[in-house]
Amino acid sequence: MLVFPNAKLNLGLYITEQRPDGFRNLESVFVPLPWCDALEVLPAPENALTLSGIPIPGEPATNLCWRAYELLQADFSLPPVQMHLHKAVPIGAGLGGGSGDAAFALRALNELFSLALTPEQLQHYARRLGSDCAFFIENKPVFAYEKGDVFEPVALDLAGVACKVVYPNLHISTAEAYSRIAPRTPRHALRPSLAQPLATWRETVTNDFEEVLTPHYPVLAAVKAALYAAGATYASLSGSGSAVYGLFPGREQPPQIAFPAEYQVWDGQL
Ligand SMILES: C[C@](O)(CO)[C@H](O)COP(=O)(O)OP(=O)(O)OC[C@H]1O[C@@H](n2ccc(N)nc2=O)[C@H](O)[C@@H]1O
Ligand SMILES: Nc1ncnc2c1ncn2[C@@H]1O[C@H](COP(=O)(O)OP(=O)(O)OP(=O)(O)O)[C@@H](O)[C@H]1O
Repeated sequence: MLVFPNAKLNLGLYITEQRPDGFRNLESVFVPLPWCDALEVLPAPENALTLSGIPIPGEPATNLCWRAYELLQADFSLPPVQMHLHKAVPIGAGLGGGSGDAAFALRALNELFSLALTPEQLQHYARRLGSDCAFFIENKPVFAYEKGDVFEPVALDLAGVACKVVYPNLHISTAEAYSRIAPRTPRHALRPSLAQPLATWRETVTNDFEEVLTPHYPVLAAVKAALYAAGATYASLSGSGSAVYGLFPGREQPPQIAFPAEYQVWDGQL
């Protein structure tokens, strides 16, 4: 079975409270971003995980695809599988790339072995693999809260909005980014702000990580400024960075912008 795990963007991200378990409560709207890896899962005589594309730090045994298999294997005595992951979504980018791989692995194994797990049951497994992971089970725009793994539906139609996502070749670890942040009450309520025309978001929809990360990584502000200079109606850091995106409504494709060759850039529509 071949699946294409996509990434996500955060539209607004507010870190609101420290939790007793060491994590933070947040508020954000997650939307799928069709920048994809490729994951093949096949029954095989022996377990194996092979990798290609962008190198992934850590041993293959710690890969989130593999950890997804181990979770289901423990409960359902799955037969051995061979997995191949081709990595295209940048890592340490705030695009949830690893989380998407894990969730798509759970979904693929559920289908391949006819486990008949419901989306709620799959989300339960996904939460054990990472806070972002549960979003990718249903993979549709949602208002996310608590650890970013509890959802409410959101009425938001960005279909056809041109988008440019820029990864400035800078790995920011999620744990490091969270360690720099002090939780606080959002200045603007997120859902009412996103219900207003996109042209108003620049003033009202923000990502708390930008303020704390930009002094350490000025490139984040430079990329955002380049997106606005090229006509973006809205631009923001995604997640805990380092990817910065721009939205260009009313265009088929975003404009070309000259970034250094080592940056990775995704152009398309949401
Ligand atoms: C920044 C976001 O991408 C926004 O969508 C996510 O909150 C990150 O989610 P993620 O990468 O799946 O994060 P996890 O793998 O669960 O956690 C990595 C580390 O980030 C911190 N973390 C993460 C999520 C959260 N709600 N509070 C936290 O404090 C914790 O220190 C944790 O050890
Ligand atoms: N399939 C995978 N793809 C990417 N990273 C993986 C994968 N499996 C395990 N990892 C580990 O997860 C780390 C990346 O997680 P990190 O949270 O820093 O980045 P991210 O997934 O780009 O961002 P975020 O989840 O915050 O949106 C890597 O350093 C790697 O060790």
